Amino acid sequence: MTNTPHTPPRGTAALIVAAGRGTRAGAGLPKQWRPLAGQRVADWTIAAFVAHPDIDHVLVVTHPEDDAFAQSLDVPTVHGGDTRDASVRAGLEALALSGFDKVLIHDVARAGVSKQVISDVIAALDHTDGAAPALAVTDALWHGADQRVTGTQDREGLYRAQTPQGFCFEAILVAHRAHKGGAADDVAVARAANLAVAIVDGHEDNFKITTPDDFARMEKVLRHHMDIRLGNGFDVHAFEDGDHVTLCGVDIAHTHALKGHSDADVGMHAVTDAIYGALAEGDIGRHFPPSEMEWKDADSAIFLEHAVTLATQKGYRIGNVDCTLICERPKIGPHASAMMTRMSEIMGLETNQVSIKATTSERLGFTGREEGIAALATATLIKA
Ligand SMILES: Nc1ccn([C@@H]2O[C@H](COP(=O)(O)OP(=O)(O)OP(=O)(O)O)[C@@H](O)[C@H]2O)c(=O)n1
Ligand SMILES: C[C@](O)(CO)[C@H](O)COP(=O)(O)O
Repeated sequence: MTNTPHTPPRGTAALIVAAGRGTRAGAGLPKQWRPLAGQRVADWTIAAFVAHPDIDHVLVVTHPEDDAFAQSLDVPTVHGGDTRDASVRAGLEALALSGFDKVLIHDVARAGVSKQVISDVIAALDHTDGAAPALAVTDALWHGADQRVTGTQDREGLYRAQTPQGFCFEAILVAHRAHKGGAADDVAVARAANLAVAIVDGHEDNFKITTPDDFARMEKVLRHHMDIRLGNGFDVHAFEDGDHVTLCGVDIAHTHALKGHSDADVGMHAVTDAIYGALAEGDIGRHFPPSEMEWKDADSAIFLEHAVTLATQKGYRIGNVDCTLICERPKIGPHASAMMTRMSEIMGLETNQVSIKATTSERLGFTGREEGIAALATATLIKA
């Protein structure tokens, strides 16, 4: 299926097959419904696709005996078949009239799938009928029987196949309808229909929970993915002569100005330090020393942008930011909305991820005597 410039893309569906019984995973619930690192295996896998910005729809294929589990999911489900390819076919048929032009087919048991792997498969589909992640085989390979080596196998050109396996929707639907069954995966179905399939980089964390030992290994992967960091920042600037202050990127007329090497935006500095703190990367002074004239009267947005870029480079996104300004005057309430808008613009966030509020110190201390303004901030960073 090709898209002309006049035919806009119709979107990408994720089809997660979860109708297996998990017989190799040992006794107990089917592996996809077992708890792991705080939620069920299936919840982790589904969340990875729901959270992906380029996935427009998620459909899960479940076993008829698992209806109680299926009903607990926040995404639509459809019953699968007796084999993996029958389950994939059932899912594709359920999506057939929905108008998606791409589909990513994924094993529910690969709960460690990353945003990067999903993105790479989707991106490759711009140039090919199909794309799937895989890892080159690095161990020596043998043939064996009765605990004896019966031969050796050249590993050159051999890959370990993973999912999600992505395809142009119509092409893989036609291929599955034509296939006689018994395929190991959807790449085999695609190849039988002469579709071209590109290999993209897989990841060791994207392994399939198959045997009992795999649960502990996957738990480690998922706990690593759950990396959430918290940072705090605190800053103070004294008043000096002047006619306005800059707070959280907004200029406010006032009887005094704030004194500082840069624009003395005490709120923005506290937020910036909270982000550096969450990254264990020191504070503004370390990245922009006050001894350097370059930062004299600088717009503090430069500092905040730097902290956000550093977070992105280290693989984190900002979850939310909360800042409290401590002063008797100026009154912050009338400007809070403009501050949240400006701060969210600089950080590339939605406005509901940024909170700016204020308190007085009941006329106590240096803020109470109106000698300056203090600011306190918290930021959460989430491993992307
Ligand atoms: N009839 C089937 C068989 C498998 N699957 C899914 O296909 C993937 C293949 O992984 P596999 O490890 O083979 O899963 P199971 O079939 O559940 O495991 P086992 O072979 O150990 O029973 C899993 O996500 C599984 O839920 C499916 O949807 N329908
Ligand atoms: C599709 C698959 O995950 C590719 O590696 C795999 O073939 C399915 O699992 P199974 O253990 O072969 O049933």
